[in-house]
Amino acid sequence: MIRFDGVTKQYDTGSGTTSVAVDHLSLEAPTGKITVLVGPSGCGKTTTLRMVNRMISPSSGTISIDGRDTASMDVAELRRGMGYVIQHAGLFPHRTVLDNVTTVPRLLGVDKRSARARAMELIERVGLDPDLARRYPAQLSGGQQQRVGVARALAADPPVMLMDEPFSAVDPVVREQLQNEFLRLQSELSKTILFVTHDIDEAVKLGDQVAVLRIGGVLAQLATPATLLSDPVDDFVAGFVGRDRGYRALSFAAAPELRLEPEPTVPLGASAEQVRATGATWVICVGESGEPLGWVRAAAVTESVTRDLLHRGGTVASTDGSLRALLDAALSSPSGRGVVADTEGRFVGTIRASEVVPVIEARQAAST
Ligand SMILES: Nc1ncnc2c1ncn2[C@@H]1O[C@H](COP(=O)(O)OP(=O)(O)OP(=O)(O)O)[C@@H](O)[C@H]1O
Repeated sequence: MIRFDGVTKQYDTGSGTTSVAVDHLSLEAPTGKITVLVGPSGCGKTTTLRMVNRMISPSSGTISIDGRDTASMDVAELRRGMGYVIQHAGLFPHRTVLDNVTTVPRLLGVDKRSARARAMELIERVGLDPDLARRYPAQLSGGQQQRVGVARALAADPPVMLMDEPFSAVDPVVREQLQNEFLRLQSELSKTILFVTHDIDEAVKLGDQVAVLRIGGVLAQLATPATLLSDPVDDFVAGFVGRDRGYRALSFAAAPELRLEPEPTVPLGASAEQVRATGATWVICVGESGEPLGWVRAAAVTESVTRDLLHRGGTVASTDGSLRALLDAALSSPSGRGVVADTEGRFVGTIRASEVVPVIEARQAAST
């Protein structure tokens, strides 16, 4: 556990003046969990993170790791226990991907062969093609560089990871992939992670708990994502968390077992007669493994069901997904019936928004 106790950082701004970047910060980042620090630009997130590995020293207060005051630890020892990932990855430009990842273990005395073997394993684990290991950072995309940055930070297998906007420099699609991979990796590795971002959606998606900071480095709220969305402590947090919070909070409400409506399905290539025989206006088309491919309007099928006739707008909810996914599937479906698949991705039935809403209302009533 990383523990901040009344930590303050004042920067000397010249001619005898100081400014407070972090103000009496007290919080605990539990072992094996992701704690996200989020807040507007200049609220002291980076300063907070860098005080943990002592790149910046606090003006007052203490930061301890598993009960040991970091101020009394040897800096090299402290940093060995911490991976550090920054925006733009900060890779060594003149070293190959493989050499970037092996740098720290080699410094720690791991022999070359073992360090390389482990690096190759990590390169694959973060979702990179092993062939990229021989390339130089400039020969990689931004998203690939970030993955190398994560692999490099993990190479010495540190219990703690400090991550400063690691996914901010890539486009939204790559960013989402990186976030998903990161969550998958963390579910296997259970590191103690302090993660800085200015993006509340990223904070809510990744954090086991989220610390919202306001300008001046004051902690506004420390809570789980669900609580942050449903119960912001004040106008600042409510404003920062943003719109649609009621709807977004449904992401954290697991879908209950609901009675699903069975539906006739047709395979791709089904004839117009087969489609008409279902008697439905909109019919679900499924793939070879029973996975839903999309709705098809029966009247639009003149010969057979082809891919270009499929309506692509509808989302698919999973039986082990969230209430938000269920509601979204219903609202995005051209038939008004949300498509639900089982955990293997096979179509199991449909549900209407009017059946999901009472569940949401019942949950709300139970929690107040
Ligand atoms: N070396 C420094 N000297 C003086 N002031 C500093 C120094 N570093 C940071 N600051 C100030 O401290 C405050 C907090 O900065 P910090 O970089 O921690 O914020 P941040 O929340 O990470 O911001 P951003 O999201 O823009 O990266 C800012 O007002 C910044 O101008």
